[in-house]
Amino acid sequence: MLFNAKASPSSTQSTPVKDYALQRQRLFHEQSQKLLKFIQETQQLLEDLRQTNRNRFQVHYPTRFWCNDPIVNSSSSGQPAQPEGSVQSLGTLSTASMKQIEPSPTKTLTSGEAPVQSGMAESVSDMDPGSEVLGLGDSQDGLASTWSSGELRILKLDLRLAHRAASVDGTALVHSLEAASISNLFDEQLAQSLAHLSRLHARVADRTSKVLVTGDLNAGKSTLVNSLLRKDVVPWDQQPCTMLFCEVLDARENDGQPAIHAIPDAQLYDPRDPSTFVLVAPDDLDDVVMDNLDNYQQLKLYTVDGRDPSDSLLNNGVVDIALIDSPGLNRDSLKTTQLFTRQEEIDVIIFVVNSENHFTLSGKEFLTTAGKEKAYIFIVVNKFDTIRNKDRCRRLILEQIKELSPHTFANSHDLVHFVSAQNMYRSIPPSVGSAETLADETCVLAPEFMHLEQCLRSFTFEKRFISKLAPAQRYLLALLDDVTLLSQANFSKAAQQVEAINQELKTAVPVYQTLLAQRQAASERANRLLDSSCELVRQTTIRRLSDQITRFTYAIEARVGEICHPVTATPKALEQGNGGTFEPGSLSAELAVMTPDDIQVHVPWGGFLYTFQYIAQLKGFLLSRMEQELHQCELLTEEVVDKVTFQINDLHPNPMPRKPFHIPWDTIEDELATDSDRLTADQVTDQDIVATLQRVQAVSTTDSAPERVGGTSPTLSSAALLDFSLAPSELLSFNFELDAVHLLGLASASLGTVAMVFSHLPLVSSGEMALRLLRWSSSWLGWRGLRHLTLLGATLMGAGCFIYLTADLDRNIRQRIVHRLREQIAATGYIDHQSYILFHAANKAIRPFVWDVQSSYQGLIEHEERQRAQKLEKRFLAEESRDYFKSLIQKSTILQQLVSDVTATDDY
Ligand SMILES: Nc1nc2c(ncn2[C@@H]2O[C@H](COP(=O)(O)OP(=O)(O)OP(=O)(O)O)[C@@H](O)[C@H]2O)c(=O)[nH]1
Repeated sequence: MLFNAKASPSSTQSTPVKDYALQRQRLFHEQSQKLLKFIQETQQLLEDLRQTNRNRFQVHYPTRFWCNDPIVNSSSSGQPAQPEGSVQSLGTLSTASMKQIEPSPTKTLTSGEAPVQSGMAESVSDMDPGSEVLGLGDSQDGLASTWSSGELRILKLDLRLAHRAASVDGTALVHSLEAASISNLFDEQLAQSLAHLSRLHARVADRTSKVLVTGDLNAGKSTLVNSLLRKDVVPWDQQPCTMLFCEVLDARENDGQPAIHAIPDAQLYDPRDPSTFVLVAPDDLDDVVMDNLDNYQQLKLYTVDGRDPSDSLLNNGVVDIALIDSPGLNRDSLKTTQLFTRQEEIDVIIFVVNSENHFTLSGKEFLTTAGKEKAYIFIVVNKFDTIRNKDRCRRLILEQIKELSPHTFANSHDLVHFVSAQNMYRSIPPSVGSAETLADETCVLAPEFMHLEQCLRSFTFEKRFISKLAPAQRYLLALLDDVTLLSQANFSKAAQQVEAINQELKTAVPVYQTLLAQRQAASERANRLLDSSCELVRQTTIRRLSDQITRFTYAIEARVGEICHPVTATPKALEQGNGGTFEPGSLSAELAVMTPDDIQVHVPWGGFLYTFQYIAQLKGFLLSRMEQELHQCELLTEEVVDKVTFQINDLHPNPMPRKPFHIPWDTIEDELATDSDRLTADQVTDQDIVATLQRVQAVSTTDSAPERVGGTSPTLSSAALLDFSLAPSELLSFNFELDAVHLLGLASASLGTVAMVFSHLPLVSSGEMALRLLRWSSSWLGWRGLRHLTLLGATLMGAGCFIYLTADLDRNIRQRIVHRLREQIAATGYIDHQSYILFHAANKAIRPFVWDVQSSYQGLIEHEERQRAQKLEKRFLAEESRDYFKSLIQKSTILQQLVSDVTATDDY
């Protein structure tokens, strides 16, 4: 038996009833206050979860929670879903002793139905149809049951709401939705739950209980309402007459004033605001109810129930009850009534059946739908007085009820009443007496009607917890269970994420360290290659140019046919001497070998008359030889650069096939002019590095070597640098190394001189001695002979001088020119300068490859560092998520326990 009707106070026991009612009132107040507090806490918890999902991290929503598609569900191999990971369901633990109920199949929405949660307060079937058993069955004393089936009930996402395309395959749909979309759907779901919590809060806080009276057309609903109120409040008629919902309330709700308010818009209605309703005169009530020409949505009838609170239904001292008379069900009104029924504030439904007609199609449809929305339905089979074969009628109707609502049938003694609302009184002999009389003392309330009233009172008063608080409690428990399940899944996922990231970070450390070491080694090796190769170029240039000067010296000293051997150290020897790491291999630049023939072959002596021409040719020849040597040095530089860049390229973390490299002389020429004084790596800016690297990339991929404009290199031309001249006096300087030709010339000149002295003695001397000599000469040679002798002497002296001066003039010139060339080279620092330029040309050409190696490693290292930073950030978020959901599990579990501890008043 659901309602302890016998235990409920009778209408005659006024004082105990009041005490009992007050106790009930107090207990109900305490329970509802607790529940209100828990609803608020759940709202806070849910709001916090929503903000977290929006602003901090997206809540992970496992696929198994949100897809009802059998394809997806089959992936869980048909086993009951368990929370992810190894974390034990705290919700399951906390409710382990509670009744386990099979998860409900998800309700399929039909077009026109409100999505998911409208009317959620009594949408028990949406959460679990078995909860009706909880409420109506043997657990009526412990409505605060919860369960954890591992399935979400309230926060379950409905794919069909997200994608209404029914043809879309569930699995594909799940995978096609991004995390952000799921997060948005989840946010909407949370918003709906929050809105529903607000409605539940308002409902629990509401002191009134609303009883909706509905049923077939003309079944006697209005008559029943009037009978329960013991006076005609709502119109009734032989033919269907109720055209709108008429709510009968105690006049206290309208400041004690009886009145009839016709309401155009129920949403805006406020009894204190006359603009929201139309006052209807009592005489006009029938017209308004039967015709409703003004299309009012609802009527509110405030009436004074003069009976004692223990007898009154509207003003009973426990809870304020409003009775709502509704239009009879037909095709037009069915949907409206169904929607009205689903309102949260409707606590009880009284379904009136005309016993003459049994259940109509509309009635059956309503009961089927309402059975899902409301846990408890009163069925009043009216006009039973007109039925002749009452047993048969009772049997047939109960069979129909059994089919329509098995639970109601199971509790038919309390829930199904066969009465006559019109004839609720029964005449009895005056001797029996009764508390319920009208004017006639012989009339008493019919027992079946009294039973109906007792059951109704019991239900609304004593079981108000069931009808009003239990839906909120069930919703809270289901919602908190969902929060716990989701939190466990998220906690588990976040913990796994943290673990995985820690592992990744652990394995990334050696990689990072190795990269650092590799960068260090490669950088040092590349720099050593750079330094050694540049130094090789520099020293080779110095030695080769010096050797060339030396060869000039040898050439002018050596005899014809002698070979002047070079003295230059080989590059290999040079490299080994420096202790560098560059291995030049076989450099092809051959050292030039010069013999004295070269000079005389290329610049033949044309004789005294061509002296100045000879000088110019000789000078040009020497300078061209210097330039040739310089060019050889440049070729060697290119070869060195080419080879060393290959070696440096091999140090690259990801060596790329590289084509032969050529020094971009044209660009280097300009660069040398501007930055020849800042060639060390320390002084190079990042822009330089970037620009140069770009150039290297461009040059490295070019097939052909850059054209040398006019065959010139950035090195200064030897002619320009070594410009010098030879003074005539230098040409006439004596050479003290006498050979035969010189001796012949010298002897001729000596003889001529003697002859001249003798012939001109009288002219250059005086005195007696001179005269004596002259006389002796003239007496010996005669005057004629003396003149001849003088002429001979002059001729000999001239020839001697000419022979002496011209016999070795070309050699003298060569010596002088080489000497001047050496002086000029020393004075201008020509060799140092040229070696400096080639050194820096090589440096400029090679260094970008060093930078390339360094920057490649740097890129890899920075990539590793970025990865690490991202992982750290991800770990931070995962840790935050893990901690948050851990705390959420605790909060929701505690709250769940507290909510389930709110017990029904039957314990009292
Ligand atoms: N014999 C008999 N007649 C009844 C009983 N209850 C109501 N009636 C009559 O049935 C007719 C319809 O009654 P209403 O109360 O207007 O029925 P209703 O269900 O409110 O009608 P609508 O709301 O207009 O559909 C009236 O003539 C009543 O007198 C009853 O218990 N026995």
